[in-house]
Parts: sequence; C-alpha cells; structure tokens
Amino acid sequence: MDGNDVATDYIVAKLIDMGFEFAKATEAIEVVGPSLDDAVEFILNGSCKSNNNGRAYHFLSCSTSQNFDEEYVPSHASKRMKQSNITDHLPPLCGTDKNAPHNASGVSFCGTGGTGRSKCRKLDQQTISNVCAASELYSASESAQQVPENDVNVTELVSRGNRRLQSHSLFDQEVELDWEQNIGDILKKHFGFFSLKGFQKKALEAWLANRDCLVLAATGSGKSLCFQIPALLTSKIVIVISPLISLMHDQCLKLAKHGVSACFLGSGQPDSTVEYKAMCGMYKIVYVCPETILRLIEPLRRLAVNPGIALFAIDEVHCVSKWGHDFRPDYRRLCMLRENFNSCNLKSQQFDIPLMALTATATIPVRKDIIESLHMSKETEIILTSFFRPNLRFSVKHSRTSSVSSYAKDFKDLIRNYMVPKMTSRKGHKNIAYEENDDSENYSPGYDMSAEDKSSLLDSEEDEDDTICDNYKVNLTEDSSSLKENQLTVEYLEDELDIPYVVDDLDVSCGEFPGTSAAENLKTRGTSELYDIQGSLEEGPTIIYVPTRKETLKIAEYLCRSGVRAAAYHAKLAKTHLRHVHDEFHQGSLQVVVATIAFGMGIDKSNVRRIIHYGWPQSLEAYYQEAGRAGRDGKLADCMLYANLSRIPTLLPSQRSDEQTKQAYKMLSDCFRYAMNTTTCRAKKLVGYFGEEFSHDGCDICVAGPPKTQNMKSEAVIFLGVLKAQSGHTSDGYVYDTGNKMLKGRSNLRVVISRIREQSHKFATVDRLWWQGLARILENMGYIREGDDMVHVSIRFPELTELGLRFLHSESEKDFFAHPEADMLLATKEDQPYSTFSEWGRGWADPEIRRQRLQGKIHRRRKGRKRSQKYNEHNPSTVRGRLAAKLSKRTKQ
Ligand SMILES: Nc1ncnc2c1ncn2[C@@H]1O[C@H](COP(=O)(O)OP(=O)(O)OP(=O)(O)O)[C@@H](O)[C@H]1O
Ligand SMILES: [Mg+2]
Repeated sequence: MDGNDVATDYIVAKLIDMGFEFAKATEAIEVVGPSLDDAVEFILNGSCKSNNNGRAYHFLSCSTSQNFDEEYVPSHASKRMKQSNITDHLPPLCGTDKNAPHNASGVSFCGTGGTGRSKCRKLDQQTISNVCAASELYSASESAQQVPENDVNVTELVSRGNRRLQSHSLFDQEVELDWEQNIGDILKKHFGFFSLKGFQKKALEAWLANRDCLVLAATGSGKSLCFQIPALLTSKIVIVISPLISLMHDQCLKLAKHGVSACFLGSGQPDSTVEYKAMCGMYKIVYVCPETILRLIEPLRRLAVNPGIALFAIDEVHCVSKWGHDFRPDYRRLCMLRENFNSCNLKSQQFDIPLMALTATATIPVRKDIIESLHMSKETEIILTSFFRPNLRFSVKHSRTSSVSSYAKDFKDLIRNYMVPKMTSRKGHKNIAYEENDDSENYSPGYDMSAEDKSSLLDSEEDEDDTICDNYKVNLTEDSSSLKENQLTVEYLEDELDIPYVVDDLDVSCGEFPGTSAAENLKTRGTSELYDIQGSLEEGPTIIYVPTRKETLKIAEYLCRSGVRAAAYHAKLAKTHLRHVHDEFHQGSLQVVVATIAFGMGIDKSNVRRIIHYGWPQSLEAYYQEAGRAGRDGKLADCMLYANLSRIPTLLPSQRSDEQTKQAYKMLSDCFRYAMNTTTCRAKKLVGYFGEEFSHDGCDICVAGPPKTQNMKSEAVIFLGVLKAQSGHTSDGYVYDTGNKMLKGRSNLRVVISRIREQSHKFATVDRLWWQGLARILENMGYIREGDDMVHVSIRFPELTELGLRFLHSESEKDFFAHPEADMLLATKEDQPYSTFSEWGRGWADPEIRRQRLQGKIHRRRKGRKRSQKYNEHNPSTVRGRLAAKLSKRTKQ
C-alpha cells in the first residue's frame, strides 16, 4: 500500500463519516483524485473546484441546471470572508458616516461627531497602537499567569482604548438618567425598533438594579436584545455564553449589520488574535462557548477590572439542566462565574456582576435547576412571558418517514410549492415532482394508513411479539431487507447522530464582526395580530429536521432532484459547505435546508414558513425549540410533525447515566403522547408542557375537531379483567402467590392482548395499536399504571389500580366513552382493502398459526445467516474466508 492509497482510504473514510455512501465516495475519488474538498464538491454538485473555475457550489445535485450558474451561485462564493486583521476591526464610535473610510469589507470607522476623513484616520491610528500594545501585554501577562491590576502601562493602555469605547456609549451604567429615553435612541439607531417589549424592559431594569434574572420567553420573542442593549448603554463589555457556533455566528453577523462590534471565541475561531483583542475590551459583545469561558477566567477577571464587564448572559440556559433537553455538562460548570465575579473577589466591584439567563424552553423543574446550578442569587428576578406563539400552526401526520415512497407522498405539496415549471432534470434524473399518479387519492394528511403502512404495522407487531427474533435484528436477510430502512438500531445510529455537545457545526474564516452600518429600518410588528388559522402561507423557506445525518443527505438529494433548491446541513459536513448553506439560507436563495439539531437553537431568520420534523423528536422541548424557527416575522407558519405513529419511538443513542436515561424516556414519552393526542389543541399541549395555561385555536385538531367519542366499555372491561386474572388479583384487591404471600402484579401488555384475543372472538382482529391506545386512556383515567420501575414511552407492564378494580366491580352501571387516540384511529382506518391485513391479524390471534409463522421467520433468518456465512467463507477479504482457505489448503496437503 503506498502513500496515495493511504490518503485515498483516509478521504473515503472521511466522506463516509460525513454520511455519503461508499459508492459515491469512491466514484468521487476516482474522478477528482485524493482531495477531500474536491470530492465533497463533486458529490454535492457534480463538479469540483478544478473543473469549475474555482467556484464553490453548495447545493446538492440540483435539477435546475440551466439557471443554476447565474441564479444560485452565492454572490460571495468565490470570495472568502476577509481574515481578520487588527486594524480592520475597531469598535465604531458612532453609527456610520458616508465620508468615512471603508476597509475591504466595507466597514467604516469614524469617531463621535467625526466628519472629517483625517480626524477619523488619526483616531484609528491612535487606538490601533493602544490596542496592539495592550494585546501584546495581554499575551505576555497571560503567559506569566499574573493579574496585572497594578501594571500601570497595561491599565493606561487599556483605559486609553477604553475612553474611546466610552465616547461611543451614550452614557455609563452609573448614570441612570432617563434611561428609557436613551434606550429608545439606541433601539432606533442600531436596531430600527421603536420600543422595547415588556419583558425586555423588565430584564433591563433588573440589570440596572444589579440583579440576576432568568428570562423565560417564547422563541423569536427577542431575548437577545435583553443582553445586547447593556453593551450599548455602558462602556463595559457584555459576555454571552452560547451553545452553538452557528448561533454565535448568526448573532455576530446581525450585530455587525446593526453597527455593534462583536466577536465569538471557541473552537470555531481560527484567529487567535481575536481572543487577545476581546480580552483587551475591543468588542462590545463577546460570545463564548461554555468550554472556552472556563479557560478564560483569569483574563476575564482583568477585563472585569478594566474596562469592566456589564453582564454575563447565558443564552439557551436550559442546557444547564439534566432535566432539560440538550444538556451540556460544561454549562453546569458556569457556576464559576458567580464564584469568580462577585464583589468579594473583585475589589473594584461594588456588586456581583449580574447574571442574565435566557431560554424559551424550560419546564418548571428545569427553571429551579438553572437557578441552583448557576448559583444565581436568591433574589433572582424571574421574568416569565407566554411561551405561546399565536402564528404557529401545529399538526401531526402519520408517515413511515423512511423511504423514497414516503418522501414522494409527504413532500408532494412542498415540492409543488417551490417548483419552478419546466425545470429539466440534471444528470438525467427523473423529475418526480411532476408525477401525478403518486397516490394522490390515497394521500390525505392525518392518520391514514396505506397498504405499505399496514405491512409496516405488521412488521412492528411481529417484532414486538417475537422476542427471539429481536436478536436477529441486525442480522438482516433478504426477507427483512425492507425492515432495514426502518429500524434505527444502535449500530445504525451510533455514527449518525449530531449529539449536541460534540456539535462543532460551523466555523468562519473570520470570526469577528465589527459594526458596519446604521440599522436597517425594521418595522416593529404587532403581537396582537389575528391569525386566520386556515389561511394560506406566504412564500418563504422551509427547514426539515431529521434525526440522522444520513437522512439530511438523502432528503436534500431527493428534493434537489425534484427541482427544489435544497441543501443538507449536519455537523460532519465540510465547513465551507456549512458556511455557504448558512449564508444562502439567510440571503433567501435556498428554499429548503434539511438539517439535524446542528441547525436548531437560536437560528433567527424572519420568514421561515414551514418547519417539518421528519421523524420522532426526542423531547417536546427540542421540538418546540426547533419549531420556534418558524414565523419569526409574526406571520402564519406551519409546524408539521411527520412520525410513524404505528411504532413506539426509541431513544437515540447517547451517553447517559441511569438517571438521565430515565429522564430521557420520560421526555420521549411526553413527545409520543403529544402526537397520539386527538382531542386537545396541540399549541395548548405544548405551552401546557411548560406550565402555562391558555385556550386558543391553532392546530389541526382545532380545525378538524376531535374524533367522535366511542363507548369502549366492553374493551375496557375485558382488558381490566384479563389484567386482574393475569396478576392474580383476588376479591380483596391484593395479589397473592400460592404461599399466600403478597405479590406485585406485572403483566406484559403483549401478553394481555394475546389473552384477550384468545378469550374473545369479537376482539380477535382488533389491532395491537388499538389496545396500546386504550391502555393510555385507562392510565389517564387512573385505572391502570405502569408496573415497571423503568419509564417506558408507552405503557408496557400495565398494573391494575384500586380505581380500576372498582370500575370492574361496578361494570354493569357505567358506560365508558372516550375519544380514540391517534394510534387507535390508525388501526381502525379502512381506506385500504383490508382483507389481507385482517387475515394476518386473525392469524396472529390463532396460537397455532402464530407458532408456524414464528418458526417460518426463524427458519428464514437462519437460512439468511447460513447464506452470509457461506459468502464469507468464499470471500478472502473476511476473517472467515481466510480461515476457510487455510483449512482447505491443509486438508489438501
Ligand atoms: N423590541 C423589539 N421590537 C421589534 N422586534 C424585535 C424587538 N426585539 C427583538 N425583535 C426581533 O425579534 C426577532 C427575534 O429575536 P431573537 O433572536 O432575540 O429571539 P429569541 O427570543 O432569542 O428567540 P430564540 O429563543 O429562538 O433564540 C429578531 O429578529 C428581532 O429583530
Ligand atoms: Mg435566542
């Protein structure tokens, strides 16, 4: 093997790691040679830099080949953002001046009231030299590990730079004269807003009073402004702790547009001088990831002395809590901030530096945990606004979400929306968006179940019933190849996920963002707008969230082939690609981004019209957080969840303690129940999850109304009766074994269903999904409970309660009316020829047929295993093959 082979293997491995198929990876290497960038480009765009005049496209194979070049090439595709230079990024002194000199990136520098060119230049030079010197001293003192509080030179230099910053601010924190008026000026000048929102004002009041505060407000409500304004009100610096590089990048870019200097520090920051400059007070707002801030405690302590730190803002603070989603262990260590930046530790500080924690998705236990974990003060002000987003229209649809046939069905409307007529398919791909025969009759949103779905349901029933066969799940044979796409086994997923705390999703060539221009005049929007919930959507982009990296590529590719301008986004894709996707999405030239959680929290684009979750989210917090990317302009937007309602969702693999696993199951279960609900408004369910009560009409259930109630009395009676018999309940309600010792009843739901089918001909064909739904209803009524110590997504070991026993005893008197849940509706839907399905169902109820089928299944799988063994024996690249060859050689000898 020569060096070239090693390089090729390495690149192929990298490409597979990014989620590309082996065949595509090798094809790309064959065409473009051993260059990772070119190979990625080749796969994504069917071209490479070398044969494309150096232009970097970032779309996946897009069918709009004719106008692709002119229309979709990012305007700056060929010019990378200029690498930062210490002379490039000085804090602007005031708005902008048309006459002011511009650097290469169009950034203007001008002093307060400075209208003359020469004056501006002179001031810049002065500050440049200050900062350069301060920067050098910073690094020197850094290496000496000393706090240079008494170092006259450093203090002098920094304060000189600081005087410049002071002249920029409208007034200092200590001067609290008519602060609302001043904030009003800043709002208009920098952001183009006319007034603060109520919660923003409260947060600023808390900060002005040097108090900690926890801001809980809906996604898109404007939490960022709460910590951005303090940076403009004082000469001090605001430090923002933020979990994702994509989010920091997003905010820095926006601030730069609004004339506020900002930078981010962390693994995505390639320019080490940015950190020095930040620690010398050169940026008004410094974004840092939690891992980095822990390393910067000492320089930050110096910064706190001069020019001062106005505030520590901890954005997306739910990451602190083990009880929340997206838990980041390093967020917990942020209690160091209070320990190091209090008035006792810092002589110059009269008060502890205030902490401002912000999130849109914290349940009540999470809020408590946040305050305790961060050691926030007992007087922490909790600023709570409604989590409700009146313009978001929620819905849930059943889908297998796994194959191209599901995509055709589920994305038909989406493609139609975005399709530009007469598009020709690139690379000879069939333009599927124009296929009119793609089961349009069968398709209707909601709980319809196609024949394919029913077979999936049977698969799942087989899997559930057949524990012996579970061991073979990974050992896929021809018979089970259809299952392959469906089953997200641990082995399949392990390498496919974007786990939040390893997300290193974006870096940029320049990670600092000097203030550039005056604010664009953005109109404030009325929150009291009334929404026509059945109205049609305006045009705008879509984000599709999927659980695995591979699916981002598959779906983006599918959409591109159908004529949609779509791109994939996940943490392992090439950084250049991610940067382009990010930029193009914001510029509006991308129609759809198919992403993992790496493109979730905090992304702020105003006109996202649709958020599609394609596959089960892991928690309602994550779901609501990602759904919150929609409709940030206040206009109507759709949040659709497509999930396989016939399967109980599984946890995606991640490192968790037992306690965390339990919590993760609880969150998954809440998510499952949200989708199964057919009666309560989804928006109400969601905000209710965060402890808020309200009434509103804003989802598919509100529009269609709940399904008709059914009298489920006989089903409930037989279910509870079997449960009672199974667990050996006696008339006194307790359970005894033969030795008259009290036992805890524990019946598996599957066994209960089998017993019901054996006992009653009437219920022989009732589907497992239906019983599963009934079990949840009985659980909600308090008639049964989960008998296992583990938390399960759906009830697994139903246990009869006292209340259930009483219901059984009074059975002749009461009816039992209830609304069927989503899985029950799915199981009873009869829009497809039902005969085969019911035959199968009946078959499973018959113990003999069932035994034969299970035997057949095991036989088929054994046959499959033998076949693969045989293949391995003849394949010299496998261990078995080499052993077999050796053995046969010996026997021949
Ligand atoms: N006072 C205001 N008046 C009008 N618009 C505002 C105001 N404050 C913020 N906004 C707008 O609200 C939008 C969302 O702001 P921001 O990104 O801060 O939301 P957020 O609450 O942090 O959301 P998320 O929880 O999703 O991160 C911004 O684009 C901003 O322009
Ligand atoms: Mg935010």
